Amino acid sequence: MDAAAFRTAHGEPVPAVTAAEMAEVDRVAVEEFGLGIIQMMEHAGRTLSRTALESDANQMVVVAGGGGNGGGGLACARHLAARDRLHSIVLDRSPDEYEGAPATQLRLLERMGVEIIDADAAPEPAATAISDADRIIDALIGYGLTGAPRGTAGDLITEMQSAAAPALSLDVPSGVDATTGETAGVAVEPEQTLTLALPKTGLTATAGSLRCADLGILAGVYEAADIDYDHPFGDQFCVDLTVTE
Ligand SMILES: NC(=O)C1=CN([C@@H]2O[C@H](COP(=O)(O)OP(=O)(O)OC[C@H]3O[C@@H](n4cnc5c(N)ncnc54)[C@H](OP(=O)(O)O)[C@@H]3O)[C@@H](O)[C@H]2O)[C@H](O)CC1
Ligand SMILES: [K+]
Repeated sequence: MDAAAFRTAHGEPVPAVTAAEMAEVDRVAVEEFGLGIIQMMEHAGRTLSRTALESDANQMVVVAGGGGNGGGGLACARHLAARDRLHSIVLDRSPDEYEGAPATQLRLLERMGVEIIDADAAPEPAATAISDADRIIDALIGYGLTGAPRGTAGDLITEMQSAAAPALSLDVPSGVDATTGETAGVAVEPEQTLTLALPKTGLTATAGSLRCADLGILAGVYEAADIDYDHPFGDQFCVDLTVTE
């Protein structure tokens, strides 16, 4: 943990956590406090969509991976589709491979009838969707990145990077190590990142502006996970952060 890596606009210090610390917070929240992953994911997706909707973009593409990061992106996609601001959803794997909370999110979108492109099976339509979009929601990989981006996910990061549209990354720009900020291979360079619950230590070096979303995690969870936590959101549900000089 870095106790004062970031500050709010009011100058209040906000600690940054490593990927391992955040994973422990998630574990304690779910296993010891009974908070559902889907509950946290809904807060992530709602705040991500509200941030995306601040722009004029109306052809937004959501690029979603198979883990918790992708699940948050899919929740966001539902809100964008409901407002007719979604171009399509691009997945890095077959919809059949989704499990758990991300699968729950995906099944809802399938029932809505929105366009879902499996980039593994259809790389060209996926690349076209990314290049045609006027804003890219990057929900491919979050703090669960292991090593350099491989396969279809790596190709999608390259396509997001070369697209004309700006990217809004969820939690961590895909390809960036949440703890160190290092990129072992390709990585998204977003215009903005919406990080979740607390900023990650690796975000001090990443491109673009930073916002943090409240996931409704109880203060006791942080205490149990041994993280010094002071609710940084005031009366809001998200807060803009800058790196402490
Ligand atoms: N309290 C919170 O902060 C919450 C955060 N949430 C979000 O969940 C992610 C963490 O979710 P997790 O499932 O642990 O991991 P990710 O989604 O970040 O990453 C796993 C997926 O990424 C693929 N992956 C990983 N490394 C690579 C790589 N080098 N190349 C290609 N693909 C990679 C991995 O693919 P596999 O094929 O290995 O399965 C997974 O698909 C966090 O960042 C938040 O966004 C929760 O939603 C709620 C609580
Ligand atoms: K991401």
